[in-house]
Amino acid sequence: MAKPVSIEVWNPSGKYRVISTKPMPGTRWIRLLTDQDCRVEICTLKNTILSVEDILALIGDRCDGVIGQLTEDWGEVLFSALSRAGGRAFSNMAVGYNNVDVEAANKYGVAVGNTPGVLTETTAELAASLSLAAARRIVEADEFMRAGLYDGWLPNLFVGNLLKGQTVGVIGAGRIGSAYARMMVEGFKMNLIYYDLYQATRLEKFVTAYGQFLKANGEQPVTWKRASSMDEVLQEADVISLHPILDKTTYHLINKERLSNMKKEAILINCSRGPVVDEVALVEHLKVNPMFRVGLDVFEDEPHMKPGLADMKNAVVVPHIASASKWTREGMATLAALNVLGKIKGYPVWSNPNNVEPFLNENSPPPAASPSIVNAKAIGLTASKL
Ligand SMILES: NC(=O)c1ccc[n+]([C@@H]2O[C@H](COP(=O)([O-])OP(=O)(O)OC[C@H]3O[C@@H](n4cnc5c(N)ncnc54)[C@H](O)[C@@H]3O)[C@@H](O)[C@H]2O)c1
Ligand SMILES: O=C(O)[C@H](O)CO
Repeated sequence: MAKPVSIEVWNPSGKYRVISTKPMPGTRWIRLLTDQDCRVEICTLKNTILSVEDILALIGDRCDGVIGQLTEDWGEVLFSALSRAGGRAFSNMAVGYNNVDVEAANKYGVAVGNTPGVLTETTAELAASLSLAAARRIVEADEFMRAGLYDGWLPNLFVGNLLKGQTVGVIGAGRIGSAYARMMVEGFKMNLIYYDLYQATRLEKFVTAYGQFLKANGEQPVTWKRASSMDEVLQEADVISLHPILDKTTYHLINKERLSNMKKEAILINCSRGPVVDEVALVEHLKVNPMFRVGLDVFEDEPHMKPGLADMKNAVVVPHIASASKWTREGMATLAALNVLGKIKGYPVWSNPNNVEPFLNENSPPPAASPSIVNAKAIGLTASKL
């Protein structure tokens, strides 16, 4: 078993042993735990992705709770080890938890926390940034400048797509998908088409009201449509952004056939999870459709890209940084720590995981509740009455 060689300890005499598998931004999350009698151990091993063996060594013989990362494989092996060590609390420092086998956690009565809400706008802003970068060929143009190739303005130099009046398509109009849709509709006066299993009523009302505002001011109103199939979005939209969760229903949602249904000059953005897109099919599509552009924050085999992707001029690629604003990352750390603390202290679960603001206010103590536990019902946790 690999031994963790590097641990930072806070409040060594604390009663509850809480492990964070990575250093996380800010210090509030540490303070919130140490103030409540936790000994906090932060793994400072240099390898970016910890193996199951690394984490087993961290858990050891006694551990009350773990804050983990989306790069880790939280399944039967780790949950049984945590349970043997007396722990019943785990939280991902992420909203997505496709790296967690929730059934296995249920089996051992371990609470699984996640961090919704605090990263909604930050992630949507990155999706909007990638949309603009792809539409206006910003990365290609930047490389061109730095290579010293610019020798004067030309009518045909880096001509891209105008967004105003075009259609933005959103697949998965939940928290992040809806925030992104609002940015694109309001910021660039795009019409909206979306596909989700559920109706996005607030989003529809927003676009309707904004359309009325534009009309009252003598401008072309924006419109919305809820598509009855995903293919309708792919055929009609000029920019398509993917925001569903990753599960069996969304694996390779975008495949060779669906790519061929999209407009030849469409833009595809993925800030959800890599396996939502068949990346091999995407590389082929990019090769034969040079006007098709893509903006990717996530990849099928992270941290790797499929062969050929790095060579594609019509792809903008960034390393899974969509939630990487200081406020959001500190907030994610806080929510993850409070999920673990809440379970350790026997607090109830916050009744509305979409309203996490009360936990993020630095000037007042957080509510005595776990902000978001995804398997609360399955393991019989009660909801907060606050
Ligand atoms: N790139 C990043 O750094 C980053 C940051 C935050 C979140 N994410 C990813 O984004 C996902 C969404 O986050 P969220 O907070 O908006 O979650 P959410 O639950 O609010 O939204 C997900 C939406 O997807 C819809 N959906 C589920 N299955 C679908 C299907 N088969 N077809 C169409 N729609 C479907 C759901 O109905 C829901 O509205 C997370 O699960 C995570 O994987 C990535
Ligand atoms: O699911 C998440 O939260 C992201 O991928 C990291 O912010």
